[in-house]
Amino acid sequence: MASDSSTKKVKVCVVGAGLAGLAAARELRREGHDVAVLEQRGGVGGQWLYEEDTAIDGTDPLGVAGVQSSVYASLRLITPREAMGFSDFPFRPSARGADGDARRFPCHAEFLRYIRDFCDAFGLMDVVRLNTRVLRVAMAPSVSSRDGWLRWTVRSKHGEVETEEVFDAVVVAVGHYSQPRLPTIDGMDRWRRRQLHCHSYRVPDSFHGEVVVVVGCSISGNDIALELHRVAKEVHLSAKSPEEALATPTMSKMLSRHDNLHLRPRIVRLCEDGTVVFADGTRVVADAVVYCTGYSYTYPFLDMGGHVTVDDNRVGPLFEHVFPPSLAPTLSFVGIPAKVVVPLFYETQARWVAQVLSGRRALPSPEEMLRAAEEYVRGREAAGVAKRHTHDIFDLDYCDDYGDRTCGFPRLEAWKKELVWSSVFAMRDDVEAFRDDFRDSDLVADGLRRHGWIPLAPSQPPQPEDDDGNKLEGVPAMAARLS
Ligand SMILES: Cc1cc2nc3c(=O)[nH]c(=O)nc-3n(C[C@H](O)[C@H](O)[C@H](O)COP(=O)(O)OP(=O)(O)OC[C@H]3O[C@@H](n4cnc5c(N)ncnc54)[C@H](O)[C@@H]3O)c2cc1C
Repeated sequence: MASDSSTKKVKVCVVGAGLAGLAAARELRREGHDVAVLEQRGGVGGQWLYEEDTAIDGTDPLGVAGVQSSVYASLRLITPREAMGFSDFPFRPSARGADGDARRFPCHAEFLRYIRDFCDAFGLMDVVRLNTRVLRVAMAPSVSSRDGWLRWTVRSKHGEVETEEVFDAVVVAVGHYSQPRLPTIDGMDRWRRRQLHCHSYRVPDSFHGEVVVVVGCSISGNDIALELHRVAKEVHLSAKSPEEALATPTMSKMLSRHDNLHLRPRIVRLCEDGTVVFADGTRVVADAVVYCTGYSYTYPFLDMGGHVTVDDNRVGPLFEHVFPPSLAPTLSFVGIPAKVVVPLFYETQARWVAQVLSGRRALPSPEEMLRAAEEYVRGREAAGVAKRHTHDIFDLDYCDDYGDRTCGFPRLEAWKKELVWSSVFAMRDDVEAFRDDFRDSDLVADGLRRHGWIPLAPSQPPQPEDDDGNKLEGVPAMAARLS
């Protein structure tokens, strides 16, 4: 939608230059707003900007501080690339020869390239301020004279220089995969051996010959256990409910294929001598414990005077996961929902925010928004959804309806829905095989063809070459792909 003279143009600060922040920047600019994206790191991409060094140095044994990206070296996407692009900028295999990774589920570096290409295509780097950390966002003393909207003071730090600026609106897009969530286990504080959260796990090398307990068997737990078992002596996967873990075929397949991989119940105690005691009374003496136990939503820079709170990963009250009713429309969040198709869902939210700020779309009254936010939460509770999963959607029809009612965002085509679901089910069936061993249904194959994708046969990435054109194998090939 092009901007015109009847719409408002406001000065907006976007916090964070990951997928959500970049989606916001693009939509806000399209709508004619004046945008500044403040990003604390030296590049865009958020999680996808791989950080090799983590802070496991004795002062921060769990690697909780300082690191932003949770991506490990071997990580490949779990979402098919054909579904993982912006609506008008498909995530095609990059034309970078040996450096590219044309697979349907490529490595993380390929997705970072795509994000950078997206920034270039839409000139977003003009508005991104790198190495600029937002320290505080608080209500400004004056409201906008035109419409009485709240305005915001943003304090940020670039190098040693702190700056304070007033913006008409702030979009918070800082993600929710950077603050590790840790369990409370008896003896954890006295454990003398290695323990870390998967947030700071990068490569398996240092676990060579060790006995490792991996806590949590969701996507990261399974992925990391499958990588560790190749170098470790034994890997014990500790599940809250082993019965549930065995309910999908993938776990039985993993266990039957790898002799040194074992499924255990939850840990009840960590002993100083290295013994790990599990809920069924079994014990192992371990060298390391890796917690794959999720992340916490956190906004340390927001000074909202109680208008928005975070309680066990429930951020609220929020109308449609975006607007705090009493602070709307000038404070908004893009990127809170999890288990949605990304970046499309964030693009929807961003477009809605941009159009609300320009006056093309109206919000209900604060009272109605609050009622709707409370109703949503009550609905989740009635459905038995734990508080920490308030913003987990996992429902493509909900996403379609969300797009309809917020900004008229196009619905996800049937072939893409099928592609997404078939990948989810294939992952549940066999987490080790689903990325390379797939067959597309006729609906998917037809959709791919109609949209200019070549239906993929299971494929290998192009083999990297050195400067003289010789094919690289093994570790040098991996390094070339990741660089
Ligand atoms: C290991 C892992 C694997 C994943 N795999 C997939 C996958 O295969 N498919 C999928 O769809 N999703 C996947 N995800 C989810 C993925 O993170 C999201 O898809 C998406 O990238 C989140 O984007 P975001 O912009 O919301 O957050 P982020 O990518 O976390 O970006 C937030 C940005 O905000 C910046 N920031 C934070 N605080 C401040 C501050 N105070 N001042 C300035 N800047 C700040 C950060 O530096 C960061 O750049 C994965 C996540 C993880 C952790």
